[in-house]
Amino acid sequence: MKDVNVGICGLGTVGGGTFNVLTRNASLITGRTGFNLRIARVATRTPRKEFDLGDIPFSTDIFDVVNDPSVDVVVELIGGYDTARELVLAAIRNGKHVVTANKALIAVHGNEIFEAAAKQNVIVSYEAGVAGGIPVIKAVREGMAANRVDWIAGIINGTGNYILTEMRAGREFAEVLKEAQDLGYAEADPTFDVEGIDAAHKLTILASAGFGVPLQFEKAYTEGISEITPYDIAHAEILGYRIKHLGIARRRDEGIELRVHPTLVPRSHLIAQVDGVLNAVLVDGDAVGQTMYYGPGAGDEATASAVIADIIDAARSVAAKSNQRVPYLGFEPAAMEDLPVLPMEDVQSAYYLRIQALDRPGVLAKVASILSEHGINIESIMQKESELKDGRIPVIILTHTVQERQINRAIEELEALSDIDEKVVRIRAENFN
Ligand SMILES: NC(=O)C1=CN([C@@H]2O[C@H](COP(=O)(O)OP(=O)(O)OC[C@H]3O[C@@H](n4cnc5c(N)ncnc54)[C@H](O)[C@@H]3O)[C@@H](O)[C@H]2O)C=CC1
Ligand SMILES: N[C@@H](CC=O)C(=O)O
Ligand code: NA
Repeated sequence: MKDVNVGICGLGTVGGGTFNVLTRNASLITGRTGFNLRIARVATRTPRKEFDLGDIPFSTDIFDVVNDPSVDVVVELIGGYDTARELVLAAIRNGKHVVTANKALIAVHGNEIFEAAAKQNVIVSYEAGVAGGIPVIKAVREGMAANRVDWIAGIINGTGNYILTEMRAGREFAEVLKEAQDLGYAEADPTFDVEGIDAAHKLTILASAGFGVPLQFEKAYTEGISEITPYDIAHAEILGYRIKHLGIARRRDEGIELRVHPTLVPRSHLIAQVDGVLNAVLVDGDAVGQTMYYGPGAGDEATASAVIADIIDAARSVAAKSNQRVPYLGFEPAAMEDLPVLPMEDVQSAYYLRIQALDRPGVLAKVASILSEHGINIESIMQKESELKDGRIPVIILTHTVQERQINRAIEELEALSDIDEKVVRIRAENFN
């Protein structure tokens, strides 16, 4: 039986999970593929005693893996931008297929990496990088290949969803973040999780694979969950909504929306039920309609599941001595459309507004009049006498869908009123129509 040789770079959370699943399920994988996935070399900065490498060659220099002539598939699981980029480009130069879980690398350096890989005709795959163990890249790139994809929206950061879920149950942000780190869910720098950078990396990749546009991470709008308060979580619930951190990409005639931010979603929608480290991605195609992909977005073996599926695809190519591959971003390069990313002011959304107003007669009428002057219709309004504190009372408003430009102008005017002396809190809302 043929061996396909795999070299693993990085033996942390995902590397460790990959090693364990590859070892534990070796014969099952052989039964599915007809060849033997052999771990030919492992490299990581610090050796880990809990993994019994037996006679597998080990080094602390990851470049030993890409320079090992026996290695067919290089698996990059070190994370980060720079060294990972050098490593992957070196592997490609050496004619090796590459599997990575590194969405930061693909979102930022993917255009360059795919161009280099195309010249060598090697596979570079990244399923584990987007929504962890959920095979969503396979679904969008291959399963939905017949469709024009119109929009994609998803919970695509496990750490953030874990934090929002636990906050809803009354727990503190900082305590839950520490727990997510201990469980191996968070990025090396957890601000990537809580400030939406990680979700923007993943959304950038999803939008490219769905719409056939180049990767444009630098143009994505990114807002995290660090400003979300228990008060807003509770009041969204009263209005029939749940706050989720979403990545949203929408194709419009003028360009694409590419945005990551906390979002009110109807509590009755399936996506509102997605809790903890789970992720879910909604993809709308013109032929199939709305589809949803759901499962663990982070964690050692859950992520390893996607890494190994990619290794198997690359290994099939090695075993068959074939040069056939699915286009990196689902479209042939000549068919990619360089659609502009629309400015946030052009985005269309509904909004949740929390206005801290002085308890004076006529304030509500002034607020309603400013919104109306800007063409903003109110879906619901809530003010509770019991919340009067220090002479101020919160007014909660849910608007109909408008352009972000209209809301920005209205908020400027609201904040200029003498009856309002705090910043207006604004959270976008989606109904997925
Ligand atoms: N943890 C998770 O649930 C998920 C992580 N990812 C991605 O997978 C990648 C790895 O993440 P984790 O396993 O969580 O990180 P980790 O920090 O647990 O593991 C990284 C490993 O690589 C080693 N390493 C880093 N730089 C190195 C270098 N220059 N030379 C030698 N060894 C080096 C580290 O010593 C460590 O053992 C990242 O790109 C991450 O974004 C993707 C999906 C889920
Ligand atoms: N830190 C990421 C890991 C997976 O991509 C997350 O929490 O989703
Ligand atoms: Na995935």
